[in-house]
Amino acid sequence: MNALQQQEQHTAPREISSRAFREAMSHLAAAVNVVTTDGPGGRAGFTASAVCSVTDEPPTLLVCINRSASAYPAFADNETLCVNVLSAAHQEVSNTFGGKTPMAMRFDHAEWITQDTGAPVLADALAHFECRVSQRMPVGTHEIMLCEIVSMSTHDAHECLLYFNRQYHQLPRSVASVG
Ligand SMILES: NC(=O)C1=CN([C@@H]2O[C@H](COP(=O)(O)OP(=O)(O)OC[C@H]3O[C@@H](n4cnc5c(N)ncnc54)[C@H](O)[C@@H]3O)[C@@H](O)[C@H]2O)C=CC1
Ligand SMILES: Cc1cc2nc3c(=O)[nH]c(=O)nc-3n(C[C@H](O)[C@H](O)[C@H](O)COP(=O)(O)O)c2cc1C
Repeated sequence: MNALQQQEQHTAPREISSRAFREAMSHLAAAVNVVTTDGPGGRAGFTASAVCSVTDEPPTLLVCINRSASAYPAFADNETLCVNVLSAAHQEVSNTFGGKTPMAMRFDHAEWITQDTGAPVLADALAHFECRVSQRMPVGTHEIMLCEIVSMSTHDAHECLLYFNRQYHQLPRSVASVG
């Protein structure tokens, strides 16, 4: 098989299975976040890697949430949320919010504080972004929430938590340069 044929093998198929897509996605390293909310829909949170910066005017993030997640009804009803960026010390927090644990128990094992929006803020998060949800868009199984930043903070002293190849990894703030 020549190089062109090999390339076509990767680009030609029209039907991409969910399994194949996930396998390819497992090659993308991602920061790990716990996204929280509180309000008329109740308190809830879930672990999320599908978080990214959209624009700095106005400062806006997007968060993708599966509409079948136990946390979804609360996010659908509430107008605010907080993106808590996890440090390497928060692997258990990620597991707790990553599914199955009853919502009432998820907030038991870390320090959560309330600041500007009412959404729970993880006290020692690497960074936190309190947001007002400005737009929502259903896409397939998920909902994209566009989130305007209301307030935020950062902590410099930690290593960050990454998710890559279906496993957690730790990345130090500075890595010695090679050569
Ligand atoms: N964006 C999402 O909704 C994500 C959901 N998860 C959940 O955690 C479980 C375990 O994940 P892994 O250990 O990484 O193995 P996996 O093989 O299920 O997923 C591999 C990668 O595919 C992507 N992915 C997984 N489920 C997805 C979904 N429903 N929609 C869009 N992208 C998705 C993510 O980038 C994930 O890291 C998944 O089965 C899923 O339920 C994990 C990561 C992202
Ligand atoms: C590392 C990691 C990243 C995840 N990222 C997302 C995400 O971006 N969006 C999402 O809807 N679910 C994501 N999930 C899955 C949710 O955290 C949660 O497991 C799922 O919503 C089912 O939770 P439930 O048992 O409360 O219904 C992720 C899970 C893990 C472990």
